[in-house]
Parts: sequence; C-alpha cells; structure tokens
Amino acid sequence: MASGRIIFLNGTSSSGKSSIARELLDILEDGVFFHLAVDSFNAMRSKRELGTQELDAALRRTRMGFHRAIAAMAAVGNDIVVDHVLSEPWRLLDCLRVLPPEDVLFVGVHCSLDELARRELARGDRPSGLAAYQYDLVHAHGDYDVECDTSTASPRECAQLIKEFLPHRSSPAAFTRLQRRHLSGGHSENAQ
Ligand SMILES: Nc1ncnc2c1ncn2[C@@H]1O[C@H](COP(=O)(O)OP(=O)(O)OP(=O)(O)O)[C@@H](O)[C@H]1O
Repeated sequence: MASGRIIFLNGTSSSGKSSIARELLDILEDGVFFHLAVDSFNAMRSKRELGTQELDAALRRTRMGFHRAIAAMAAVGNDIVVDHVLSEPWRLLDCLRVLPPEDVLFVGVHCSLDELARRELARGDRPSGLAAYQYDLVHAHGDYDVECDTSTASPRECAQLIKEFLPHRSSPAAFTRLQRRHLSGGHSENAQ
C-alpha cells in the first residue's frame, strides 16, 4: 500500500495555517486529503482542571499522539494537511523521528508581526502577544521545501502556490535534510 503525502504547515498562531489548510482541501483534486490540526487534538482532551505539572505532561502526550496519528493516517495511504506550531525544539525532533521524511512537504507559513497583532486583536480568542512570543521560535530550524507569506497573499493564493509546488519538490526533502542535521548517529539534541 502506497503511503500518503503529508503537507506540513508550520507557523505562529494566527499566521493563517487553518485558512490555507481549508483552501488546500478545496483545490487539491488529486487524492483525498484530511486536515489534521493540533488545535483539534487539544480540543478532544477532557476539560478537568489540571495542576501545572499534570497539564504539561498531558500537553506533551497530546502533541506526541498528534505526531503519531499523522504518521498512522499517512501510512495507510491517506493524504494529510498538517496544521502545527513548532515552537519548542522537541516538537520538530519528534516529527523528524516518526514521519517518513520524503513524504513530507514542509511549508513555512510566515506573517509580519504587525499583521499578526492585528489579527489577534480582531479574533479576540487568542491571548495577546502569543504570536509575537512564538515568532522567532517556530522558524528557528531555518529550512523548508516551500514558504509563503500571508501578510501579502490570501489563503487561496498560498494554497495555490503549495499545490503548484507539490509535484516539483526536490529531493532530499527538507525533512530529510533536517533529519541528517539533527538526528544523525542517533544524536537528538534538545529532545527532552
Ligand atoms: N492570508 C490572509 N490574509 C488575511 N487574513 C488572514 C489570512 N490568513 C488568515 N487570515 C485571518 O487570520 C485569522 C487567523 O487565521 P487562521 O485561523 O487560519 O490562523 P492559524 O495559523 O490557524 O491560527 P491558530 O494557530 O491560532 O489556530 C483569521 O481571522 C483569518 O481569517
């Protein structure tokens, strides 16, 4: 059974990942795509109040489970659009360990700080300053297959760019390059 393709959108909160994912599901006609968002997995967790340590552990397990759910869906041939915020080094390292690197199209979703602040205010359901806090962290690894800027392009335009790039991605893919850089010889810096 052929494994599915994984379009992995990484960007800060409010950068426009979910909007691009929705557009991608509309315009990708070759294959059957699923939008898997880390937010949806967080929403599945029970609402019981947790202490700091218990919450940290639950959040970590949620994200680890999310990464493995992506791998499991793709392994049986489902095409996936992932919507994630790689704001801690271990999240990317874990994805590099569990996802088939050549099946991943790694997409950097950028947006200017001014526009992020404007969107946060307009949405009202995200803590003010969250995107600014994540801004330097999410793209720290510095390597993608393709990048888009939602300050200057609409979600549909970004999705179109990604769609056009999909058949032309180069090998080794960004995930393979990052695996070699960060996981070679079993070395896994910042894994914890
Ligand atoms: N290219 C764009 N141009 C203008 N507004 C946009 C663009 N993309 C998204 N938005 C708006 O920004 C807000 C956040 O978009 P979206 O929910 O897609 O971001 P996100 O990265 O998935 O955020 P989060 O991680 O916080 O869920 C929404 O109000 C959306 O309408």
